[in-house]
Amino acid sequence: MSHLEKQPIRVVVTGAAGQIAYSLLYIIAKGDVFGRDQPLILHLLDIPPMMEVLEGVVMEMADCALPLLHEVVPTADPVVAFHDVSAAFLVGAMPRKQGMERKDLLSANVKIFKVQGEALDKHARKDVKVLVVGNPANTNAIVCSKYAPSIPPENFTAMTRLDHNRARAQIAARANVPVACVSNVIIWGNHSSTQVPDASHAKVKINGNVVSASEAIKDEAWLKKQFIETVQKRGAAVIQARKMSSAMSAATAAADHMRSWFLGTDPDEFVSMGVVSDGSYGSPKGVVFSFPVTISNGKWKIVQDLKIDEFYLDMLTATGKELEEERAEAMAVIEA
Ligand SMILES: NC(=O)c1ccc[n+]([C@@H]2O[C@H](COP(=O)([O-])OP(=O)(O)OC[C@H]3O[C@@H](n4cnc5c(N)ncnc54)[C@H](O)[C@@H]3O)[C@@H](O)[C@H]2O)c1
Ligand SMILES: O=C(O)CC[C@H](O)C(=O)O
Repeated sequence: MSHLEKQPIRVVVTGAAGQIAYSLLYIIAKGDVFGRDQPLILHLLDIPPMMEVLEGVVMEMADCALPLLHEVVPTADPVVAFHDVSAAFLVGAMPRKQGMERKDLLSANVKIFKVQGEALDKHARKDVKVLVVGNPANTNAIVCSKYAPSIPPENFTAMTRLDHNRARAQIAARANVPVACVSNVIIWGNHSSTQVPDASHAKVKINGNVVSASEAIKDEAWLKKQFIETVQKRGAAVIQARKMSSAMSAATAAADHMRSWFLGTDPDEFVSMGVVSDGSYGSPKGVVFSFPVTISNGKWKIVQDLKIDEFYLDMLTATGKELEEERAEAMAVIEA
């Protein structure tokens, strides 16, 4: 079917005048997320002081002359932004700068997600797929879902795909293979430094054979220490070097997350996604916890029955505990 025959879908990106959106909008608009035959109407939400900057982004999008992009709706009004959307990239939030703690971010950002949850509840399609990128992403996703009771909780997800991609890149470099040869890494838990990057089920394609990461790397100590720490601290390392938080890689991961959700995972592939916990793997029920998931027909499913090496168990408990604490702090901020 050519793109002229499909009906356009409405997609909102919040924080549309910011740095992640500047990379993300182009990736979406050229068809890399929803398919090369899926026309789009892009809704761009930012706050009133950013409307002039946003106008510049709109000009640039027009100047890209992209065939799938039927319309662009820039706005500072959540009612307009969330009207009838099928997909929502919730990027708009303050990023952590050098010297800031995660706590500073939580109190500044969670209120945004209450307002946007309410707007999604009233104005979005009931099957809208929501990806929260703005930090603290897992906890913001819980807040958003709580204030959008008419939309199923499984439609609210948080981004750990960037950590997943970082883990793949580290393993590929160590095994000296292209990154496309590495799959099935797992990020458990929170998108924070307590996350648990786990390569024990990862697959590496070497000289035409698929082997485990342990077999490909032959350095268990590296997999259990440097690998984990590098992935856990990568966001902070990027801030330290760029003096700004990751943007190009974050946009790519957001696109990867939503593409997997809409178009499905490959056979035998799983990806990491922050989703509402059903208690799998001993995680606290009801928090948005990153799990390995497979996706088909637009529905994610937590991969079950993976054997978890004892080495990871305390770390899984700690990241779950952090998510429970963050949820309590977020509710205290909102209800204050
Ligand atoms: N989950 C992840 O892996 C991941 C990775 C990188 C960054 N992030 C987070 O993404 C968020 C955005 O990062 P950035 O670098 O694009 O920041 P940025 O400051 O460049 O852009 C954020 C934009 O959001 C807008 N904004 C603020 N409040 C808003 C609201 N209520 N409604 C709509 N827009 C609003 C701002 O005006 C700004 O234009 C940050 O919270 C950052 O920490 C998450
Ligand atoms: O604020 C941070 O420590 C990380 C910012 C961002 O979420 C990332 O992972 O690059």
